[in-house]
Amino acid sequence: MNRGAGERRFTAALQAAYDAGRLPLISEIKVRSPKEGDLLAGRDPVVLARTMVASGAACLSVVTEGPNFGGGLELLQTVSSAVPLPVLCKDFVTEPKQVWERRDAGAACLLLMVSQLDWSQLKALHAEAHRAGLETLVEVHDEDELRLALTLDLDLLGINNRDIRQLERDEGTVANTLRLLDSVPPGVQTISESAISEPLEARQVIEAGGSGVLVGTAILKATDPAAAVRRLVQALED
Ligand SMILES: O=P(O)(O)OC[C@@H](O)[C@@H](O)c1c[nH]c2ccccc12
Repeated sequence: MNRGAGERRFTAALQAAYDAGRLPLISEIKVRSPKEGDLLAGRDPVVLARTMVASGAACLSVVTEGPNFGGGLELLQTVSSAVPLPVLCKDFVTEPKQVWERRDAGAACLLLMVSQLDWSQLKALHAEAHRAGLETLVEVHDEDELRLALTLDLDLLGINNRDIRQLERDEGTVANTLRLLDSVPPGVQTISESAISEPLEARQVIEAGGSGVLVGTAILKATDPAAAVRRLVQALED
């Protein structure tokens, strides 16, 4: 792929965390979710982001989708310019121009959801992201989506424990990741996303061959988000 020097910032940060003995955690900022309602509770996203960084997160994620999750590009811009870590942009991207807008707002990695795109769109957006110097997290929920995703030259595969078509109203369990990981060839870096709260669940993902976990709600709803991040990051220590 046509990526210049220094542009694999997101996967490099995950690897650096792992090499340092930390569980590679992508800590997510999400204004609200259809299931949980308001998740910021009046907090300043920049303060939250800095807390996540200081507590050992490898990377951050910002949900920029507006109608269901209350996000926007300004939020991505604000957070990405306030922290030194690479940021994943989570949104329902379908158009090439959205790729560049998110790059300009500071994203290092872009979510692409197999469930939301037809094959030619997925391929085109994946290539466009690389042209814009972004890595991608290609998200799947089941075997059929996984098979499609694996035909791409993946930077990162995301296994969503929830079915995004239900907009997070379903419970989701890390068992979905553990099951699908059996069908992921070695060498494909895989992130388990959603419905993770316990360090043990995060550890199971790594022990099953995963490269990291993405956690939003459990950190945002914790009475002490810094402690919640630290517990997850330390999940590989015995
Ligand atoms: O809050 P959780 O259960 O920890 O999940 C985070 C993340 O995986 C979830 O926000 C998400 C996964 N895929 C998405 C696509 C769009 C918006 C949001 C998402």
